Amino acid sequence: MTRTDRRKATVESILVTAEQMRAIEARVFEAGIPVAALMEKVAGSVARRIEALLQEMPEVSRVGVLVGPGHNGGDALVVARELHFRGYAIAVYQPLSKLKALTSQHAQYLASLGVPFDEEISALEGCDLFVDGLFGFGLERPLSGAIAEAVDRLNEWDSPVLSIDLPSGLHTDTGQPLGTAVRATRTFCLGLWKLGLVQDEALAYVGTPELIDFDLPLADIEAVVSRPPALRRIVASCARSQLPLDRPQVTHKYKQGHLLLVASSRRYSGAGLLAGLAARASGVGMLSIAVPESLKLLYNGHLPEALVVGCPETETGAIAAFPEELDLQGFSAIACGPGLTLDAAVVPAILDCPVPAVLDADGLNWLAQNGTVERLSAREAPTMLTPHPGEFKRLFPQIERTEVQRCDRVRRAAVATGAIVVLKGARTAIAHPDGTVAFLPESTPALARGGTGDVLTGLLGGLVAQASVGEGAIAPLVEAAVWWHAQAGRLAARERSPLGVDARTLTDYLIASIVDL
Ligand SMILES: NC(=O)C1=CN([C@@H]2O[C@H](COP(=O)(O)OP(=O)(O)OC[C@H]3O[C@@H](n4cnc5c(N)ncnc54)[C@H](O)[C@@H]3O)[C@@H](O)[C@H]2O)[C@@H](O)CC1
Ligand SMILES: Nc1ncnc2c1ncn2[C@@H]1O[C@H](COP(=O)(O)OP(=O)(O)O)[C@@H](O)[C@H]1O
Ligand SMILES: [K+]
Repeated sequence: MTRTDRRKATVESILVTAEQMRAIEARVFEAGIPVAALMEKVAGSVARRIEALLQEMPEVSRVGVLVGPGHNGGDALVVARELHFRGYAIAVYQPLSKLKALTSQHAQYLASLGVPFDEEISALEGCDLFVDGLFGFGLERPLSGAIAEAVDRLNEWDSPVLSIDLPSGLHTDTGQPLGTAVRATRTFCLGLWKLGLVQDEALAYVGTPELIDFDLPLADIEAVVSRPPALRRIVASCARSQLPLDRPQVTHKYKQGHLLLVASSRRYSGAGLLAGLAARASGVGMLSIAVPESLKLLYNGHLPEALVVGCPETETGAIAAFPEELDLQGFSAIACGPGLTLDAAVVPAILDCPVPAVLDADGLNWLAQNGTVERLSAREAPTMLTPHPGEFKRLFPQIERTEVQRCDRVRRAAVATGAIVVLKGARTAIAHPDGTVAFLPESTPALARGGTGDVLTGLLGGLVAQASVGEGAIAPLVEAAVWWHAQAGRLAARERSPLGVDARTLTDYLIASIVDL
């Protein structure tokens, strides 16, 4: 990989906090690039991108530009100047009179060209497009007073809003609106992806995010961001490259991993089927499914290739125990939890077994009742937990109480347990025991349906089983599974509308979403 390729890959994959971005910028300025030159380069790229978008928007003639006191405002003024020269009618809203020196110079020049400036947002009413340069990563406190009112007003208007760097008002790290925030149609994130943009809280504000790379040198990025980076985005090309698509010619089914799925009860008979269908799509060499004895026929009917292990059941129809002849250590991975109910008595045996394990749903609820950290830290083999936020809260009440940010919560959970923790959500976060956290940057709310989590469990289990018999590392596969699951959801939503992504259908789209890779 050339240095240019490595820089590109780094820029695509890391997430930075405001503090890190400030430190990287400071190094670049220290090295000698004039601040004005960098602003011209960065904002010039944003302007050209906006001009390209405007080619497809012939209805736009009047552009409203919101200008704050710092360099985010300076960027907006450069964009305004360029659009003015392209013939657009510009109106500027500048609520604060005290501007940073460079921003002030750009304001002076733009005013000299005859562009009107106003302190009231109402002057921009009726514009066909807005450019938001009120605040970027320099936002220090919540928006309040007239500026907050102006942002709320802007949010009521229908025209598209293009935010520079971040939607103004959004916290760079937490993605939470401070007071209020601009609801953008599109956000041009400058230089490096900001952590806040992949937080669930930010999604209603960010619109479509897009990175404007401005050639920050790799040396400066690496001097500030640790290696491996503490915060990452899951990049499609990397996730894809982890999938076990290239099999050796000489192999056999047991060399391709043997997954034991432990799932379902009479009450929740379908959960294990969804996980089983997803495990099938993972390509795993052998699939065994342990279910209550009374469900055996059902499972044989739907998953004819699977070895269905009928287990003794409790009065309530949960798995009471594994059959004596079942050797847990013979499996390459175990995925346990969907639909078990808390009556199932199988989790301790799995925890004691030195085989990679994925725990979900009632597997997690069992841990929550019987000691999460102590039980997991004692395990010899890798463990993966896939809680949704409700399960996470039950598993880690102490962390939930003390850590406000999702990123810190999931990181602490992974460090404390030694497990890989997949905190599911609109932007699923995956924390590793070394403290690094990866976020899934793209997904679809079409996945917000019962059973889609069971699909993830089966898929992940199948991939882990394949990795654990081969040379492959397990950690990157967890991210690949989360990415693949979302890809399938996105493809299904595109082809069948967002209403067409039920969990059963999702399992069909798993293969469809990777066949062209
Ligand atoms: N220098 C350059 O040419 C570059 C500029 N960039 C742009 O510069 C931005 C960062 O610039 P700044 O550090 O100047 O910060 P901002 O422009 O984001 O805002 C900082 C200014 O707003 C004030 N402020 C903060 N919170 C406020 C609030 N709630 N109410 C009222 N005033 C508030 C601060 O006192 C300061 O004057 C980035 O987001 C980006 O848009 C960089 O991305 C790239 C390089
Ligand atoms: N708004 C959303 N956007 C994207 N993905 C979502 C959203 N809501 C839920 N999901 C995904 O759907 C799945 C739901 O899992 P889970 O809550 O365990 O469901 P179940 O237990 O019914 O199977 C997770 O992978 C989660 O990331
Ligand atoms: K902004």
